[in-house]
Amino acid sequence: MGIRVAVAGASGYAGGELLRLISGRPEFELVAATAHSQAGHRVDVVHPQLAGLDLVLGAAGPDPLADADLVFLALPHGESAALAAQLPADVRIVDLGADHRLADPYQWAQYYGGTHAGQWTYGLPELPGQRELIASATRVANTGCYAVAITLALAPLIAAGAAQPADVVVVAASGTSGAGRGVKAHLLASEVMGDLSPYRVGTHQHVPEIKQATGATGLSLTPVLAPMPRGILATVTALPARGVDPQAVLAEAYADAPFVHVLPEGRWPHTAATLGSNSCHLQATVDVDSGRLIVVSALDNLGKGAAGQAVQNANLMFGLPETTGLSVYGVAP
Ligand SMILES: NC(=O)C1=CN([C@@H]2O[C@H](COP(=O)(O)OP(=O)(O)OC[C@H]3O[C@@H](n4cnc5c(N)ncnc54)[C@H](OP(=O)(O)O)[C@@H]3O)[C@@H](O)[C@H]2O)C=CC1
Ligand SMILES: CC(=O)N[C@@H](CCC(=O)OP(=O)(O)O)C(=O)O
Repeated sequence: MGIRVAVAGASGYAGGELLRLISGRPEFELVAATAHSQAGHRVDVVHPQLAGLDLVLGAAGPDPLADADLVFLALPHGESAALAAQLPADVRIVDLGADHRLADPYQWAQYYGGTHAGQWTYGLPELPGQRELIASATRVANTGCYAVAITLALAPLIAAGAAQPADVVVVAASGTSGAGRGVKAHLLASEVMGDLSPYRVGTHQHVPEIKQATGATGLSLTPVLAPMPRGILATVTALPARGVDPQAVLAEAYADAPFVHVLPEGRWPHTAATLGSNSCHLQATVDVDSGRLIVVSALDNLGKGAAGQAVQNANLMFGLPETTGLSVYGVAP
């Protein structure tokens, strides 16, 4: 018998991707999948891509989850903390929401509002020392999707003293699935198609998370909604702190990371190459005019940005090889 797994928020985009990654894996036995408004529907009606998965979505709440060894929470912000508190201490939990990512209650109040639930182990295994912390944790806070793309690009440069932490500028585009499955006027096809639109300019909630994970002290993030279902492309620029080759710093930092690929010189990341994978593609250079370091980062927001990352963390928590059930390679065209 495999590890008994339950998914809360299984009718959402991240939940659906979790079910796709977990189902059929011999290491995992899916014992429950819960939803809110979609409870009572068959999974393959809500997620047609999962035709053949014979499961009915259960009602939200702790009861269907309490028997599992591992629970993934893929719920709206503010919903996971109360639910997690009702689960037995020995149930391992990976929270895909933001409730347990931040250390600072003031930052939580400023960017999310409401009560700060406290910090869990941050679920980004590629940060130095983090793989070991995740492996011994029973509660892990998965990363935000922009946060993982930007942190992977920036953290090694700041740690190596190659980038100045006080002046980081990021412009990042995301596919529409990043906003979740709920019906929102600005996500109607007729509004999104043929359009690129910035949103939450200067106020995005991932800024404190990225600063906490990278050591950046000043960071400007402009998110852009792009007319595609999946993918994040982040362009990160920073002033150099000393004259080192940013590409070499990144290549050394991720030499042993199976899901982070620093592309050969001259090849630049693009979202389509990462779709369906748990990989993040990086490339870096020095701007010939301003001298700023430029790093471009691409990933699938539902893969390394959410469900893939959550499974990678769960693999570590259960002593499985980190790559189990996850694809390093994308789907194309
Ligand atoms: N989408 C992405 O790219 C990423 C998402 N995340 C995070 O993962 C989490 C899930 O995101 P995503 O899948 O996109 O969101 P969706 O809106 O697609 O799904 C939300 C899920 O939560 C359920 N739900 C809604 N309200 C409640 C409630 N009050 N109580 C219990 N369950 C509820 C929904 O059920 P029902 O549909 O049945 O009403 C659905 O299953 C969020 O915290 C998000 O920020 C993190 C990184 C990336
Ligand atoms: C396009 C879009 O709206 N994207 C979402 C990304 C959300 C995400 O990564 O998750 P968390 O909310 O869990 O941090 C946003 O910008 O808020």
